[in-house]
Amino acid sequence: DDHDHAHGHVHAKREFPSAPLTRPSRPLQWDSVNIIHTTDSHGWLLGHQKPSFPEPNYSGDFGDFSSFVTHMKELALQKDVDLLLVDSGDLHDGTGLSDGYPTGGVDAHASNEFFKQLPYDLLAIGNHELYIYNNTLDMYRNFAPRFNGRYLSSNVNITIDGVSRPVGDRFAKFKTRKGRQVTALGVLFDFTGNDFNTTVQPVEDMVKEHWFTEAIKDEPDFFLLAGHMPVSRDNWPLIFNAVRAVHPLTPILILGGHTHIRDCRESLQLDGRSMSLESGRYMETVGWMSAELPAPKIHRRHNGEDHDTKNITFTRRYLDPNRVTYEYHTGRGNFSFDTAWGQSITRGLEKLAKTFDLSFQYGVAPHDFTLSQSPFPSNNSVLSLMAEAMPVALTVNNSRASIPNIMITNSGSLRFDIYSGPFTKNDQLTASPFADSFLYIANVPFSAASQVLPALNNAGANERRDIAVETELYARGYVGARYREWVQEMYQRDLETEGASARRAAANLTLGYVTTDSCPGVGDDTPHTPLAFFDSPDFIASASPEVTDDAPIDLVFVDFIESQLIQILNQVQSEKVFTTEDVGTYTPVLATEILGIFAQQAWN
Ligand SMILES: O=c1ccn([C@@H]2O[C@H](COP(=O)(O)O)[C@@H](O)[C@H]2O)c(=O)[nH]1
Repeated sequence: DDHDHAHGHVHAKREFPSAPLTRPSRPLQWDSVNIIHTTDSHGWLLGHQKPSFPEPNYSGDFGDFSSFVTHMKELALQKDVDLLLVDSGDLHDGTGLSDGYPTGGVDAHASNEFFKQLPYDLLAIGNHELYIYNNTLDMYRNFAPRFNGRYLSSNVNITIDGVSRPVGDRFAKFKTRKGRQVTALGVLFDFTGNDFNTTVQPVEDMVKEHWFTEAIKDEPDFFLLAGHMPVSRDNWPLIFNAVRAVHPLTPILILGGHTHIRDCRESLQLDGRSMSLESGRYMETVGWMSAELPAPKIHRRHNGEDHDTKNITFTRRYLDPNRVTYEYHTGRGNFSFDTAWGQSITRGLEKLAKTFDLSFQYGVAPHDFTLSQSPFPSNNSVLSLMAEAMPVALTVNNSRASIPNIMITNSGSLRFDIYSGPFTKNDQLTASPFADSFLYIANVPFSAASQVLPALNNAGANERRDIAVETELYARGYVGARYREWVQEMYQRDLETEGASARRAAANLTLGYVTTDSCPGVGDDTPHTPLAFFDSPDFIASASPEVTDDAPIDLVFVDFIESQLIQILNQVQSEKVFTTEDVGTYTPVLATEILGIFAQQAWN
């Protein structure tokens, strides 16, 4: 159907992505309550724009997503069912749209204006909203008010003028279009890496709060628990159990996030009346949940029907956000898909990219550099590239340049692959989005400095981590290992499944996510072949200088790892107890600038 029923006029046809895309495998299952879910979008609102797979799978932009949501809302009306739009947080740190703002600006302020243009029914705060006080303040002042009580920060406060208050609201109670009464929360995992004057209350304490007890006291038709907290291996059971203690049968729908994976658990406590879903990262996934919930209680009571106790039928699907997916599920064609609203969002995002000069070119990347599809160290590894780029970029106009050094950063500071071809400001910010500073400790004997990286990696390496270190790192937000584990598993499973590669070849599948989760049936909307996977260390360093063991050198490191680094330095030597007093600023060059400076020198 290429006639635009929604707006009565035909829009210009949008170009398809440069590579042909596989269509979804089957229509979505619609039930009485349906949810479209986004999480960990991190500023990826212009879609993934590179032509190499898997990037085209995720090429839909936020304007396309807006048109998709509009058409899905129309379908929900036609089907006379509920459809909610939910986000689980982390809107900051990830692309030029969020992080390419001019000096004096606030991270993600401009990109969040586009988020505000979508009809979200519920949103939860993420840890990336809390690394910098001004970002949190912006969410409080400029973001939360747009959502009229539906931007939730159940356990997160900001202190303004000495008064601590929720960034959004603690909970929300609302009615769906079909009259279902909803009680909603928006919870953050036990994050400890937040800035001064923001607070995160442990989930364990939150469920003991008076407001919490009051909020869940009356029985709604269902609980909608959004949160920036993984659906596996985290604290959802604490909230679930607190609700279940009061309401043994009320349906509970959980929408989580944070680990960047596609994940689903059909029922946290095997009670058949709950389900949890997590929908990936970077607008690489749009999640779909459907639940066959009974009619609103108020209608049932009116009809004299009994309390419903049966297991609930749930489904889930992980959609690749692109126009082929969106058009398939909305029954639209390339001429009838775009809404005027969606197109204006696309135009606005393109204008913002221009204003931020995101296509400014630093050089031409000679080939692809990946985070996990190539071994570390290797020519094709982003981490190896960073190890090579740090000594170049951090010593520009630096009076300490001639002093031998070792430069260390955390691998998690690198967030995305670099593709061959023009390397732009946007590419720089997608690969390295954190505006972190580089610090140094002078006169560290080489014999001690050279032990820091291996010691950090021992402390961080999966197999050797002790529980206390693992817990501390997790609380500070380190979840890269969980994502890597997930991608590794899908690759390994494929290698170990007999005939898998022949079947893939026969089906001509493109690269992408191949999810296995704890819910029945296949979750991925579009079948793919998994990406190759190579593991990497948690921390990386520049090449060691060729000096004697007792030579004093500069130990340079990114500020994000300061406390761990000092702790480790004091473990590997006993000559001196180092403290923050020994730390100075090494250079004004920020982590976000390193790859651009390197590219200007090496790739021009
Ligand atoms: O200044 C910073 C802030 C964060 N990081 C890295 O980000 C992750 C947390 O990101 P999620 O999206 O919440 O997983 C943290 O583990 C660090 O690896 C950083 O490097 N610098």
